[in-house]
Amino acid sequence: MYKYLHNINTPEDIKKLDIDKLNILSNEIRKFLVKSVSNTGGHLAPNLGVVELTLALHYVFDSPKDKLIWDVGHQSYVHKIITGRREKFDTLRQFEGISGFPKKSESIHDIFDTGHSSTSISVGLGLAVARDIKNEKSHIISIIGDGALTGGMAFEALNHLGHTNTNMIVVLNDNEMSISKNVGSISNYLCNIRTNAAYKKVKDEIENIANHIPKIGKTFYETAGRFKNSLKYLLMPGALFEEMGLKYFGPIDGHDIEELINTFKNIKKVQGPVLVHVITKKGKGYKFAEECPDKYHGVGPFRIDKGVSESFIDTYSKIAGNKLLELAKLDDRVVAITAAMPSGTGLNKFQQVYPERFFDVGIAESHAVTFAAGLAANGLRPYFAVYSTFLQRGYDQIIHDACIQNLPVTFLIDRAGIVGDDGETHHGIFDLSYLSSMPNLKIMSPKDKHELEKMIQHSIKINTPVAIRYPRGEAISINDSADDKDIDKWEILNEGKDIAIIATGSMVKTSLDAKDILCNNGLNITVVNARCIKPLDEKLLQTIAKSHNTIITLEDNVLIGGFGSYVNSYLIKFKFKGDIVNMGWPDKFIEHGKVDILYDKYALSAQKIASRILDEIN
Ligand SMILES: Cc1ncc(C[n+]2csc(CCOP(=O)(O)OP(=O)(O)O)c2C)c(N)n1
Ligand SMILES: CC(=O)[C@@H](O)[C@H](O)COP(=O)(O)O
Ligand SMILES: [Mg+2]
Repeated sequence: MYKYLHNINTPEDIKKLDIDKLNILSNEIRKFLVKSVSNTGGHLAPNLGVVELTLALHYVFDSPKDKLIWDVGHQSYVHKIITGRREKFDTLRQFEGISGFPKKSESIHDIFDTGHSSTSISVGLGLAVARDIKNEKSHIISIIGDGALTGGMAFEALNHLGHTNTNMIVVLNDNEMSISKNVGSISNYLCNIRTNAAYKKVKDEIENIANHIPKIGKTFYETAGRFKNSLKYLLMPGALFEEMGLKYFGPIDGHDIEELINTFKNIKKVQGPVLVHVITKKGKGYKFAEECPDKYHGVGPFRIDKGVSESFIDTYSKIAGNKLLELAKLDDRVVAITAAMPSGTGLNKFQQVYPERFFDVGIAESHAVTFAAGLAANGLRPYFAVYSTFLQRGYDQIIHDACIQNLPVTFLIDRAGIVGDDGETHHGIFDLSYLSSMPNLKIMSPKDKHELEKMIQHSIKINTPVAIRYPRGEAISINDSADDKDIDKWEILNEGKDIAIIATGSMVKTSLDAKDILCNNGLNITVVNARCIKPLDEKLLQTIAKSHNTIITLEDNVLIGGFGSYVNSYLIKFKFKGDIVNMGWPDKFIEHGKVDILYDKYALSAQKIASRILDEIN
């Protein structure tokens, strides 16, 4: 089936191939990617877009001596295929299989673990400065997408990099896409460079001059010095980066492997910080992905001949997005914010209905929080829908800009709890720990879709910061008994004796299942749904403490600083004399794998919880 791919096990193997063979290999890799990811799921479109780019980088540079850092890292599959992991690709993102992101523990060619966006230039600069201090010799190459470039960290790093004269290469992989269409002024600027005839004309003129310069490696602008003070200079592609202190090369065709190799061979000789602007097509080579790259950004298993089928399951994201839209129809103060994830957070319908009240700020969660605070400070009711793990980027802004001033910002925290395939960098298991320490912030978590809708409804009546956290995946229905006024009160779902489980959010269903298992073992336990995590429902907690001798807390969050810690401190104050058991994630980073496997491995499945309780009493 493959003429060359089967012999590719190290970067050395591709250095032996000529351009024609490399082009054949590119096609083989694309075929391999589509086939493999159609079975396992994964980030298909981003990787189809970087086949030639990755081959050229490994062809010209010498990994791992030369260091490649992949921003976000979701586009590192080709890199993994080239560096000896082709034969493990059927384990991609599976439990105990290879990760969907670079992992130092997986390969010496994975220089730095990534997963969150916009870190690669900071990492690269750190590696480069350390190299210089240690008098080492190596090339440092950060590969960052146009979406990741909208992340503030990337500009903090460019600001620093441009101020140094350290040798470092930034490869900007520009495919006009973030997960959805890329947004913002930087994206527009890049678009102009790609398409503006004036840029093209000026670039050709300069290239013409440059071609007469005997010594290669001069940048366009060294040869175009006389343009410097003319309008033309501003039209130069990359003037923004040149003004920031980086030598700009591009835009070049990110699918022309010969041009890529020649460019990188020249770039190796250039001193100081360099930015190479590469134009690629996200999803290239698989027509379904080419026609709809955002749908193939991250996919589950699919049929190659049919593509990804439309999903009609009601996810918590969809429920939240629809409820917010309903709220917006009744209250024109309601506005919605996303950080480059409109579809992932269920806001795409809101975007269609109220484009003027919808804001995609790019991959800029810190800015999103403070932007929301600004909106609230001027009378609006902003809702920031964001994955728990990415909200970590806005920690200080939540305290400093929303909570201290007690502004009515509502955080719709999606993917709260373990997320599965994406692993350590994406599990949303820290938000209860970092949020519950913030004064003025009300934190709620629904046991099912009905409570999620009611909590969002309830939030509009609260004129102070609110966080509502809910899990990834299909929304369940347990009961629709809560009425709006009690939606922030705890709920006794089963009256037992001696032992009470007080659970939050998605762990309520798990508690009910554990209760059923224990019932079959002759043990009737109390199950409490802690809808409001902060403030605690002290009245009901006291009632439970007075009538039970064991209290178990259960949460889809790390134990340290989580819901259980908060309950413990109250019970100590209340001088509770019984036993307390806190169940949640341990103090470690949880690996990737299907969530059921992870819950079971860490004794957070219903079966394991029931067994732990039986062990406790025997
Ligand atoms: C801090 C953070 N926010 C959001 C995300 C989710 N995310 C993953 S990839 C991506 C888009 C990246 O776009 P780009 O860098 O252009 O890469 P492409 O997929 O186009 O290759 C986003 C928003 C993330 N990984 N990290
Ligand atoms: C790479 C990245 O950060 C996103 O693509 C993330 O993987 C999306 O997660 P969901 O699949 O839960 O939307
Ligand atoms: Mg992109």
